Amino acid sequence: MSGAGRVPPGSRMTTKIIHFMVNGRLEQAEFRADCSAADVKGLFRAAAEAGPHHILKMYNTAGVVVNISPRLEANSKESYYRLEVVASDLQSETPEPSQIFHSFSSRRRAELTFSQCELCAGVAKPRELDHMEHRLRRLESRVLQDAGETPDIMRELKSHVEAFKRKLESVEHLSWIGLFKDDGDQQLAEVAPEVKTPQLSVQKERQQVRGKFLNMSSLQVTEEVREHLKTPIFDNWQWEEAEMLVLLQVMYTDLDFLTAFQIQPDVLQNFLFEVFCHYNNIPFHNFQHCFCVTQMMYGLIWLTDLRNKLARIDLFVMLTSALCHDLDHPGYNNVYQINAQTALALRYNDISPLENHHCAVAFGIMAKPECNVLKNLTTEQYKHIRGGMIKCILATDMARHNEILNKFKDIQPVFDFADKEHKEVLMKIMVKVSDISNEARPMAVAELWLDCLLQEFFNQSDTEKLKGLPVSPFMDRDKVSKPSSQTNFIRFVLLPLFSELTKLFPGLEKHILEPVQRALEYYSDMEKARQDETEKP
Ligand SMILES: Nc1nc2c(ncn2[C@@H]2O[C@@H]3COP(=O)(O)O[C@H]3[C@H]2O)c(=O)[nH]1
Ligand SMILES: [Zn+2]
Repeated sequence: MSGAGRVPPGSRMTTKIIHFMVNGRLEQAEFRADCSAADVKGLFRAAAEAGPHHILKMYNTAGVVVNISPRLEANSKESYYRLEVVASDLQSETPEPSQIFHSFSSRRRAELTFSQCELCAGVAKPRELDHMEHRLRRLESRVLQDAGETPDIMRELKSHVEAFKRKLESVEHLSWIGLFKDDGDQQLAEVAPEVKTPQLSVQKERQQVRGKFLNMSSLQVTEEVREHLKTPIFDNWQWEEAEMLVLLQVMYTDLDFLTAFQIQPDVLQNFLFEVFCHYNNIPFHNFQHCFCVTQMMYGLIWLTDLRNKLARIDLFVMLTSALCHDLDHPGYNNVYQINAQTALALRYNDISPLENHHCAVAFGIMAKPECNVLKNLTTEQYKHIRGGMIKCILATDMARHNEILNKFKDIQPVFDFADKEHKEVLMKIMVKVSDISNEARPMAVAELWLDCLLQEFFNQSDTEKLKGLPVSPFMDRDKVSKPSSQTNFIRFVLLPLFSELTKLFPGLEKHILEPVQRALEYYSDMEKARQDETEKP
């Protein structure tokens, strides 16, 4: 199939061919370089033979969502894209009041107008229903002015809307128990993560990881690796999952947590393995990220000599918070959760839905006796760890960044390790620093992380565009570039945070502040080179 806007003969305008698979058919589309987004979408919609109320998603060979836009890259038959109809488009036209009004002349037509709209398809939002009711009321008052009474047909129409409203409300209520899936992408698993059953292939892979992990001994980890593990130059990309689990075990052992809290080695292994299983296979917020954040926290504890400044139980809180801080992250941030009114946002009343969820999953894992690393603690110790972890994990919500940083700035000049409040703020800051510390790593390690992050951002903004939700500019593939993303993040987030921590621990300067300053130079140069390139005549 081809033909969206053929190129006129003799035109110098270039065209490109897009190959894509839809409903098991290999299709092809040809676009002029100056075609509009509507041309592109219209053509794919036609190819998918979907009605006008459907939205489409395009995937590349790596299974990553790509933007359906005129910028779509040309490809070959062998490297075709995959086009899927993913959901009903709630932004598509609802009938105008005039449409409804004209339909009054025939009851049949009135029913038809309604039965074709999204309301009847059962996919409308309460918002849209409210809008329709409002328009109906306006219309009624106009008719009343003209005719002096409400015509029968209008009364019927109103009761029709009422009936829809009742139906919708009763169905929406089911979302609380997870039976009603409002958004195609949101999983029932978000309401009850514990009942999530992975695919057989995933289960098999995980068991292989477990087997390898249990067959390796912490003792096999060389002194050289152990020393590296205490620094930000550690390269996570060299290690496979089972090895990372062993390295996590080394961190717990080398900080003496097993003896201090009477943790049996097999319970620690079960716990670490369950944590691994509860990270999702998504571009950024995955088990590798969990490992990196925990390893950075471990490194910071050594580099700042916190072993001699804080109680062991607080070190345990910090390391375990880092380990658990993004458990079951779905790859869509809080803003998305709230705007899309997901099950998580409903459950946590829009208050840090993700962080609340990560923490709840962590304690869900520890509630299993075979994974309960806290089982030999006193009630007092358990309460201390639970309270501390809740505070540290909730502190990773970036919406609270300034609040927490400002608190730290206030106390930093008079910091006292014996002050409970000071200590708690420091613990939150340490988890936050570890969470966003990729740029403190060697450039080659950090740059790969940025690619992963942008992939997750773009995936979210593509979904938001498809669903008609607000799109954060810093996630928009049409607005963001690698250098622009990093220069802003380093200037406005990393440097202010890292320099504050470095004031308390000057020894950290060369480990986290200097690499981030070098990264800023690197990305500033890249940004400038790009600007020069675009300004060239
Ligand atoms: N631009 C940019 N953002 C980052 C980087 N590291 C972390 N972040 C952001 O900081 C956020 C920390 O909390 P989240 O994990 O929710 O999501 C993370 C990203 O949005 C980075 O290197 N660059
Ligand atoms: Zn994180």
